Amino acid sequence: MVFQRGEPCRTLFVITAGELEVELDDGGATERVGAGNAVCELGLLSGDVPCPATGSALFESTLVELDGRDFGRLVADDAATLCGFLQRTFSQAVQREHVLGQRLRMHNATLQAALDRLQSTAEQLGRAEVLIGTDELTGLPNRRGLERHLAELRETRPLDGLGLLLVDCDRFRAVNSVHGHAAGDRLLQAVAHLLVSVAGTDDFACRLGGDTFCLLVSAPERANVLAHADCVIATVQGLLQVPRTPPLICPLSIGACLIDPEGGWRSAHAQATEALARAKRRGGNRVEWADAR
Ligand SMILES: Nc1nc2c(ncn2[C@@H]2O[C@H](COP(=O)(O)OP(=O)(O)OP(=O)(O)O)[C@@H](O)[C@H]2O)c(=O)[nH]1
Repeated sequence: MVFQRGEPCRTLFVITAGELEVELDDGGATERVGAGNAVCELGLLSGDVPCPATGSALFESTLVELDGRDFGRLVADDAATLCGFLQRTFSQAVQREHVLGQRLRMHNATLQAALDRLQSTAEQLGRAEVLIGTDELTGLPNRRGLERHLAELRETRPLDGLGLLLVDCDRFRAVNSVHGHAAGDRLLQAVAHLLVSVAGTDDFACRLGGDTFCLLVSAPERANVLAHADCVIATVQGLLQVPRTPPLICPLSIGACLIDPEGGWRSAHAQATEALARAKRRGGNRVEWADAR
């Protein structure tokens, strides 16, 4: 070993015979320096700096060591020779920088490609998440989509000033058995469209499963919630006036309530379920209300 990385760089080595292997500090790259060349000149020029490389003689080599004083003498006595040989070593240093620069650019390109891949994977995951939360038949959010919506709502405010309509088709089983499953599917799509048209921009319609839907409406009071429910029932009544086979729509039952922020979603859902069951018991095609317990 002739010199080691990190040691103070106070000597210029001129190789007069043999060869040095210089390990650079850029991740293990090595370079061979043969007779007629010098190493560590930058240390002498730039002062007391740590050596950036480790140098070892590969086989028997002859080196002339010049310290700061010798270097000064050489500058005074033989500036032309010194210049020539510094020129050579500088151009080698520049070449080395060039190679390092190329390698860095390659690393950057690889990193950028990895980042691009990460971004597109994140986008795919985002799209998959939307799909998982969407009901395929109606395009409405499903139960999972509702849970996500509720979680987002809770992040910004308590479930305050919201009404819940639990909407269920009446005797829907008969539509399937008389007119076929495809007709039943179209009817469910029509119910979804109807709920979306009644929903305002802050409201949220979703399909909970089967022939049951839910509409969350921004409504401070019972009257506002009921207005939405009545609008749904009245629209269905209107559509039922148009005779269609298979039917375009079927009567709906609605259980309605205001969401009590303290009870949260679970308690509101239980209230609306109770009201919906009452609407069914009373023959369907109606709205029933449930107050918070
Ligand atoms: N076409 C179709 N039918 C479905 C779908 N999902 C569930 N169903 C059917 O919807 C029906 C729902 O059952 P119920 O709610 O008990 O039937 P209902 O006749 O509406 O009974 P009531 O609510 O008491 O009036 C079942 O027959 C299911 O097979 C679907 O995606 N498409």
